Amino acid sequence: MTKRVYSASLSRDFESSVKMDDLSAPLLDPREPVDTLPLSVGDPVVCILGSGDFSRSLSTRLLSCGCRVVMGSRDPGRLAPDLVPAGVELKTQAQALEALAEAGGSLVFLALYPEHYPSLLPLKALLSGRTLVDVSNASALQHQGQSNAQILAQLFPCSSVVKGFNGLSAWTLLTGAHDASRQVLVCGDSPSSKLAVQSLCRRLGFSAVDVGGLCAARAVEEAPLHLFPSWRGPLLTTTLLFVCFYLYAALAHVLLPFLDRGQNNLHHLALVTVNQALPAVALVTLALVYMPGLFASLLQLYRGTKYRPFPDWLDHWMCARKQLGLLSFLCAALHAVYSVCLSIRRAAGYMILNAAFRQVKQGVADSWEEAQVWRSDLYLSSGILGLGVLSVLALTSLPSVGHTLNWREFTFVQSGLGYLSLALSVAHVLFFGWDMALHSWAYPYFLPPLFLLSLVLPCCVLIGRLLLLAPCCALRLHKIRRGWESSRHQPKERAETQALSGDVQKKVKGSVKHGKSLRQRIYSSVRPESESREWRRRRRRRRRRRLISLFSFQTQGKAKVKVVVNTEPSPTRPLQQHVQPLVTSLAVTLDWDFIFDTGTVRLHH
Ligand SMILES: NC(=O)C1=CN([C@@H]2O[C@H](COP(=O)(O)OP(=O)(O)OC[C@H]3O[C@@H](n4cnc5c(N)ncnc54)[C@H](OP(=O)(O)O)[C@@H]3O)[C@@H](O)[C@H]2O)C=CC1
Ligand SMILES: [Cu+2]
Repeated sequence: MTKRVYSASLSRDFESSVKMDDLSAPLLDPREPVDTLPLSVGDPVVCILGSGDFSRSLSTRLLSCGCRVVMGSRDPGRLAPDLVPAGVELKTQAQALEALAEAGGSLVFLALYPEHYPSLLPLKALLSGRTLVDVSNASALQHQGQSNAQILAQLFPCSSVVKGFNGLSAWTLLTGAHDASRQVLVCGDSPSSKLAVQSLCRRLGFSAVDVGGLCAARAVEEAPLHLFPSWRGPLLTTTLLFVCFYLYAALAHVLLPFLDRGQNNLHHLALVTVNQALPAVALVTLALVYMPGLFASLLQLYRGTKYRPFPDWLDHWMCARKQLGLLSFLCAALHAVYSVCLSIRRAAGYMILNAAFRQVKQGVADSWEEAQVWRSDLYLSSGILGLGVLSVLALTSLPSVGHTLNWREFTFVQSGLGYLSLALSVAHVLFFGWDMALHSWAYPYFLPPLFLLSLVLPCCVLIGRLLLLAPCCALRLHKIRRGWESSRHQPKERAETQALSGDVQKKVKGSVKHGKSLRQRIYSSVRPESESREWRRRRRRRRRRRLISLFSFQTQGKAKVKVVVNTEPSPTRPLQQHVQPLVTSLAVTLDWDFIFDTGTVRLHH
């Protein structure tokens, strides 16, 4: 009972607050928690126009949640009786809307394709004042133009249109929302209509998310059409890498030996070549996960600030790290399974038998090689450990696991363990290669072995990371990440006390006719002939102590130039008297504000 009373007052409050222009009103009523949005708001009578799949699934769900459903069809007699859920009142479209009006309901779901909306125009009077719920999806990704919901709102200006439910399939509606995460995005221009639809959503067991006005409808309509948008780049990169490595391995170990010596290695293509390409892809992709972070650090070090945005390509790359990491994990896991299967192949059995036979013929009793034993054990161990750590990374990148970690834990896992996994994988490949790279037979047809190629990028990343750990870089980076900026990025106001005369000269040069810099003009006009020697001497020492110094700064967005004349005792002392009128006349010529000052000028550099 209390809930009902509160719900009525809430909707009244809400409407009145929307009408109010007063922005000082709090967004949320602090007295009541938001989560008490009442379930009982929303009509118990709902009309659905259209009798297709969506309509029937929705009506089944509405009925099971205690609503009365009136279904409006163009031809109710055409539908097989067992197709309509028991309890649904099947009528013609006009009759259904009249029944809704009699029952005092206002919600009308349009379960039709948007191209058929104009066929409802004869029902305009009956639909007026009702809330039309547009459940349609976009037919293609367009990102522009009017949405179906906006077109519907234009067709029926006397009804209020709410977009929603389009993300749910007819199947989901039938089977029900098993997890609480089933979100229904809702948008519309009328707050009361939107509230009614949101309440119905909750009643059906879904969580409604208000995404704003009807102008957001296009995004809502297109949301179900996206096909893994964030995976496109990473998938393309991984596939390209795989194709390149596979073709390279096939060329070096299958095609060229066949063309050269007629050696038939074609059976390698099915398993061995795939297993040569997979680890290379896994390793390079893992390096690609950590490379953008390295670039970002280098860029911040170079710029001396973290407040300048990264270039677009780097931003996109950073956003693709999670997907690249998961794809690297997939390739590594596949490589592990392939490697286990290598020994159970028929070919492996034949090869062992042949080797044993050759050994017997040569009279060798014991083929044990200590170095090779170490090599294979270390190779396997580092590989297993690398894959294990990579699995932890993959697990923590799942939202449900990642959300249980705090920021520090997440960074430790994703960055610390990530680099550990990269280092272990590099070690795995190095143990695999052992001393192979030193032998000429490892370079058939002058092609370097695949493992060597796949090591280039990961080694660069690891070396780069180590360099960034050096105190000179690490300390500066730490400072930058805590908000420190190098002097060239400090706001202009602060630069008032810093000598920027060179900079000012450059700026002024553009505006002074005849291309002479301000300082040159001042010097040449005030230089008395008799003091020319002193001038020359002073010019030589100019870098250390200037006679005239210019400082630029900004106050209230206006550029100003401050001219400071050196007043140290010197033979050029009367100079100030010459300078002041000149600067004043220049101030008129140039569009700069000058402030004249005398004092001792010492340069900082
Ligand atoms: N099916 C799904 O899983 C989902 C569907 N949707 C949306 O729901 C809407 C309906 O989809 P769905 O139920 O699958 O489609 P159906 O083809 O199964 O049903 C469409 C219905 O529209 C009615 N209709 C009204 N006017 C016309 C007309 N002039 N010409 C043809 N049919 C008309 C018909 O009912 P009658 O003959 O009784 O008038 C027909 O049954 C679409 O906009 C779709 O985008 C959204 C999310 C999921
Ligand atoms: Cu391996």
